Amino acid sequence: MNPFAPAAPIAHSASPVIVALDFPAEKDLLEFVARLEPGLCRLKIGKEIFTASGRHLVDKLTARGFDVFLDLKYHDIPNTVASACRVAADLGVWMVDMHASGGRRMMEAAREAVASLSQPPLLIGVTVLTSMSDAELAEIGLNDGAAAQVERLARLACDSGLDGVVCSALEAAQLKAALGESFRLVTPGIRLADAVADDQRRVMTPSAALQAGSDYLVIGRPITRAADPLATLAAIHAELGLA
Ligand SMILES: O=c1ccn([C@@H]2O[C@H](COP(=O)(O)O)[C@@H](O)[C@H]2O)c(=O)[nH]1
Repeated sequence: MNPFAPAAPIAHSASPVIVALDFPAEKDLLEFVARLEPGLCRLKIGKEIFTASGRHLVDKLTARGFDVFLDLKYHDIPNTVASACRVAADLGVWMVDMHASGGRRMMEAAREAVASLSQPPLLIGVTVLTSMSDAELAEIGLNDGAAAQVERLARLACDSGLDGVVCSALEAAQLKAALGESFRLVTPGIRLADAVADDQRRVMTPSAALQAGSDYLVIGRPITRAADPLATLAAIHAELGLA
């Protein structure tokens, strides 16, 4: 169990924003997080900073009361992914993900691994990375286009007992219609109007994404690299009618 976990249940942020903390160094990340409050947003820890800092960083963020999305996109044999999800649950993370292309048995094993917990993390399947275009999918032998591949994997994730998927907001309306309101849609590839897309290919603005059915908006560089990150977050909340 996480010895730093708050004794009282944490108050979940009313904001759908999950800030992606893609920093190379823990010191810079913690300086950034010091300006945030758990009521303002949730936080995402990805491969870069987790490789550098590991579980103690997660402990520090959960101890401050933040909901943490551990975005390590597990993709391995069922036993390995199930065991990793169980360890993530013991860390006290709010959400953890795995590639849905790992298949039904892998996702079912992950669900089973956390089934006995009173407060299991949300288990989320990554469908098609938001950085990928239809042309890039064709290069790896997936010729149906992103929308069809996302729906195929989202249906499988849902059938396998997962709580939701990572997809682009471009597919959100289609997935809500196919899989229902309660199946959570976590959407990176969020960009403010007229902003650069960087390496993302399937993008939407915050308000369009929410309107399309996204439950959570994962936003990294547009906030973390802004001249005034807090003002940018406030502007996003204003665009969403949350200010
Ligand atoms: O399909 C995916 C899955 C995960 N991500 C992650 O989200 C953030 C997005 O950061 P930006 O700076 O806003 O582009 C990043 O941590 C990715 O690893 C994704 O973009 N797409």
